[in-house]
Amino acid sequence: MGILDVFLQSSSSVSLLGALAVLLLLYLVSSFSFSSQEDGNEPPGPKPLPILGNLLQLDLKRPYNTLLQLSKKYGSVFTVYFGHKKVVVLAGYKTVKEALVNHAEEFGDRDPMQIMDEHSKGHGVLWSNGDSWKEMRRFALTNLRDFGMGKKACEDKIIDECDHLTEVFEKFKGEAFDPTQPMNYAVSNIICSMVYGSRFEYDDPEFTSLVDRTNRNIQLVGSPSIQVYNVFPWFCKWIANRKEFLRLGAANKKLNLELFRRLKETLNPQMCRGFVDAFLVRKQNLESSPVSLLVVLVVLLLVFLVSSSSFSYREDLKEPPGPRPLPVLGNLLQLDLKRPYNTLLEFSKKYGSVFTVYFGPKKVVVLAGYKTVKEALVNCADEFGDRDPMQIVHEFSQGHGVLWSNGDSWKEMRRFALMNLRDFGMGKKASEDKIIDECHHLIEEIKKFKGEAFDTTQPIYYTVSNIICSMVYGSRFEFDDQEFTSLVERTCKTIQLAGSPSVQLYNLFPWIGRWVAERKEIMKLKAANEKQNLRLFSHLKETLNPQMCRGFVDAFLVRKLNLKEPEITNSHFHNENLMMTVIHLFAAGTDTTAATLRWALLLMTKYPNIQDQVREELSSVIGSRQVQIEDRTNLPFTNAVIHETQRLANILPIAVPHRTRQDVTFQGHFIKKGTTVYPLLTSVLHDESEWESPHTFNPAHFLDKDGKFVKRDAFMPFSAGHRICLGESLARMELFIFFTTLLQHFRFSPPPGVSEDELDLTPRVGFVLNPSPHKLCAVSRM
Ligand code: HEM
Repeated sequence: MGILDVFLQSSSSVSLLGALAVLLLLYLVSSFSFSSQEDGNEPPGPKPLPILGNLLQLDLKRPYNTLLQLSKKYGSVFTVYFGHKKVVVLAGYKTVKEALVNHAEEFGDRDPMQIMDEHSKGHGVLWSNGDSWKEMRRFALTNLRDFGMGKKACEDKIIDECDHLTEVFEKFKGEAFDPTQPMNYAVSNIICSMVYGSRFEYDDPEFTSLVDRTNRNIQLVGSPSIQVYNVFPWFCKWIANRKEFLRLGAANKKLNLELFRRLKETLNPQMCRGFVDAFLVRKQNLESSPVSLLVVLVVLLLVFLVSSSSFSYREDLKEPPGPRPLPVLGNLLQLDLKRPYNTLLEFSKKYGSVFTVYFGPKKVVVLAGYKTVKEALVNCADEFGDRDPMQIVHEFSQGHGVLWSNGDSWKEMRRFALMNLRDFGMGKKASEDKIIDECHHLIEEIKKFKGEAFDTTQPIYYTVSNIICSMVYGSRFEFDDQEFTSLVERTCKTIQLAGSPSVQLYNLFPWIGRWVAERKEIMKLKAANEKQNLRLFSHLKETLNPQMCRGFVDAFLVRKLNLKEPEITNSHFHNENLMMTVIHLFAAGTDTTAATLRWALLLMTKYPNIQDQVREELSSVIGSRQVQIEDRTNLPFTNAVIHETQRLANILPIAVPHRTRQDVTFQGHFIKKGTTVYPLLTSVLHDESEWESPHTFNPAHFLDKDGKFVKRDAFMPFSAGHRICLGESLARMELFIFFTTLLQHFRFSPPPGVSEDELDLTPRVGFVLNPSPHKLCAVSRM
């Protein structure tokens, strides 16, 4: 502790006087001008000394007491000099209210003390001003509210924390103890669970040091020596309390950076756990904003304008027409990179149902409208049946698995996956039982919200994912099983990152790879998921019984074990194909169905009359018993609502990119072998020549005049041809059972204060179109 600290920590005004006299002597010669209150209409106050102002009259440990005394003499608005710093004090209810409420603008800025200025540097919310403060305050408020502030969710957290605190108190068995620390920890845990997304144990050294350092710093800020430092910063830089304050501040910053790093590693933008997650997502979104994309594009343009790139122009009349491309950039500048399917839809109006677009140097032939897509994928299934792996998935899958592979390996993996998933119940009674069982777990999860608004993402993703897990690994997981939840979260994050504008640019210009943070992240998530799958495989291998396969992994392992010596070298049943097929089934089977189900609940909330009609049909046909898949034919309206949800939600707007397997002349256009082809499913599902009201939610699209269900040819959300969705029958069964059972059990409505009209149907950016973040209330009917 420094000498001045010793002086200042002592309450004796004699020692204070000593220290201040030194200051006085040193500075009496310097010229300091006080704007005395005598001039003008400035608030009155005690006469200040040069430099010291009114410091000698103030009780520096409890200045508020002296100020209270002064208000009796000088009134409710008076001036006091803390050293040379002029402070206007407002006293009494009427004055404080008049200033802070009636003159909110004039009195609304923060005055950061010297020590806080050094510590916060104008950032954050407590000591900042201007636009930065405004934005941080608004963001913090909305997010803390989202994470429960002032609501039921927060009440539950407080009650839970209170139980922990009670346990600590009980440990003292009525003996005397200091409650400061446990109470600090308990209170701090509430804010931790909102900020970091989780509470800490009271013996977690990271947590306790964070809380202890914060409390010590708050104490230091109020110490007399730091108050003197705030007034004379040029003189007292060396005081020990200031040094300690800054050292503790730096230690807390370091620890926070580490906590942020961990949160970033497991970040899932669809499932923000707390304020830090929400902030990171907001930051990431800004970084991939059109402005930064534009900068990347300008750099690309500059680098490449000098290099020679060859576009095969469509002047050769036989090739499909399209907008004229720029060198290197192609038509990128004309495309909405966040929602390219919208621009492609516009182009189709001008260039017809088969047209060419250049994504950078990559030529893509787009197929638009029901007739054209069907003709290509079904009538010319061989020619259009290859997959076009984008750069990122090429690196990710390396030609293995089923989703992004081609040739014999794809054929064998697809056949084996289809056959085995059917064996494990896909589209049959066995899987119906699994879905019903899982649906009841979901109902229990939703009931926990007790009718309060909640984000549907997490429970629905876990539920849907468990169906594919029970077919692939042979068993479901508990919703709080860390291995499971991290597998789901990493998978969803990967799919979302794959659809981000920066990864799309990377697919076109792979040499920018090193700069694309999202690419690195995808590879990191892949490595983590592979590691986890290896653990699951090895456990399954240890308990394998070839006569009783539990799921796809068992069947694959048995098939691999049964390979005879000469087959082994040429077989596609190798570890890489096992790993990738499992990863593909998990991803394709989770994000798609879960997104569709979330759309269905959102649409029911937005259109309560339709929800009521579904509910009435369910009540009259089923009553309260469990819905079975065979009930579908007797529930035409409900079935139409599910179809219409899939049609409007349009979750895979350009399907998954295809590629021509050979040269083909299609509708009079020549398309070279190896050309990328986008079957624009949006243009089929919203085809104006096929649907009566293509852009509105209208279940009548699937009903005849007698209210009977009618199939529609242009209903193609699972695509068509050789590459048609492998999990279609499973997905349709899931959607039917989940949707009907949920509507039997709950009434869905918007959060309090939000009207149905305000529910946003704009999809979130990503490879699979999910609804934008939202919350719903589910009030139990049973
Ligand atoms: C509502 C739910 C679903 C929708 C809308 C959907 C849609 C699609 C679409 C549009 C494709 C691309 C077809 C093409 O390339 O032309 C696809 C492929 C695929 N889907 Fe689904 N899907 C859903 C659920 C599932 C489920 C539950 C599984 C799990 C088994 C699954 C597994 C696959 C696989 C493995 C492929 C790749 C097929 C291949 O390339 O041969 N999907 N899906």
